[in-house]
Amino acid sequence: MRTALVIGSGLIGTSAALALAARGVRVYLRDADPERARTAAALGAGTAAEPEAPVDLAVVAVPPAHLAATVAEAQRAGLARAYLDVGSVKGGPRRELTAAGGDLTSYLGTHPMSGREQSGPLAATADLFEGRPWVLTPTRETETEVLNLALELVALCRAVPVLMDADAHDRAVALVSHTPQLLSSMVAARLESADETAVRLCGQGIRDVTRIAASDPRMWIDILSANPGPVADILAEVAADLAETVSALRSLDSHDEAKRGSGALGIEDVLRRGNAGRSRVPGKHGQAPAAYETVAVLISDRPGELARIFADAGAAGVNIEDVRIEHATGQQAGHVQLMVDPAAVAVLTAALRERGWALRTQ
Ligand SMILES: NC(=O)c1ccc[n+]([C@@H]2O[C@H](COP(=O)([O-])OP(=O)(O)OC[C@H]3O[C@@H](n4cnc5c(N)ncnc54)[C@H](O)[C@@H]3O)[C@@H](O)[C@H]2O)c1
Ligand SMILES: O=C(O)C(=O)C[C@]1(C(=O)O)C=C[C@@H](O)C=C1
Repeated sequence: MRTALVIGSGLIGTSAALALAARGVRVYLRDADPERARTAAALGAGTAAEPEAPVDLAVVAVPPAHLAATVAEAQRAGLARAYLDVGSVKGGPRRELTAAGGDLTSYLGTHPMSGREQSGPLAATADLFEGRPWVLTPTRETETEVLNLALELVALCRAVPVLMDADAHDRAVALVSHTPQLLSSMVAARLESADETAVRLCGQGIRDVTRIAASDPRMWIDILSANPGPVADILAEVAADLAETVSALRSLDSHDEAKRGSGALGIEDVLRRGNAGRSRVPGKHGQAPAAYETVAVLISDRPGELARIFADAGAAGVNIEDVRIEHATGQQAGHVQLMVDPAAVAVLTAALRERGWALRTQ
């Protein structure tokens, strides 16, 4: 990738631009507020000038409610060869883009799982995405070249690509991002009118739990409006835990010994389940790198080929841990290298051969 256009020079757009510019990509910066684009340029993220020709990749990093319209407008203006967005929700914006008459072949919905509770270009850092998952949601319509450019962007930002279906992504982030945001806000909201004597005792525990409560409410209203059902489902489960915990605490307050015993068990249950859940949270740079094996599949340069391979691997129950694409010089073909758990190689190769794919033996 030689050139990129970042539309939305806030926290995420400027962070991606800083990483790209540091690795030699010529980055053009835009924002509805031109002062923000100029600030990002002054930080070394690129130039606020207009590109003279279509760029290789347009990265749309505006709030979720404006993603589809911004992508459609950029496509109509022919600003780039490929367009991706980095919004925190994926299903709704794609449906809106379809409704707005956008081109789904040159578009890819993506989401870097990294951010901060602050907004704007001044909060941006070039290493924001390093070692973090970056979700890509290709469909049958996505052109191979568009997916390749997105993979290149993820690699230049030193993030880890994760391929997912858009709606599955939205259900997953309801659990790991959107519900935690609301719970953090709710805990912090208890402090709003709390007595100063209590507030001045705030230690590290409450700081850890409420950091993201400082996030921009306008951005989060957009995010939650685009994913209300899955978030409500998780929050209903939390509400059931809360009701049981309240009841267990009331029992602990009783004079009846048996009741106190059952209350203690109830509290222990939620704390132990919390330990088990917390132990599954990967560290900043994920778990220790696993030794994967590569299965190389021959693909032709036609729309939907990659999506078909991913669907076939998924149907065989095989998780693709990483992916790389190797182009055959001068041919409308290439090899896609699927990195998988060594234990899954036999299942994957058999399933792909059965579905007619040609595999390269290593
Ligand atoms: N903040 C996070 O932690 C985080 C993490 C991952 C993804 N995201 C997603 O990234 C996107 C950007 O979020 P952010 O945190 O960088 O927000 P931000 O507020 O820091 O930046 C958004 C920028 O977009 C500009 N903008 C708004 N409408 C525009 C339009 N129509 N055209 C051009 N520019 C426009 C704003 O002026 C602002 O500078 C959102 O879709 C968000 O869901 C955020
Ligand atoms: O503030 C942070 O630390 C975040 O990483 C924010 C966070 C998250 O929940 O993980 C919030 C929303 C984004 O879509 C992605 C990242």
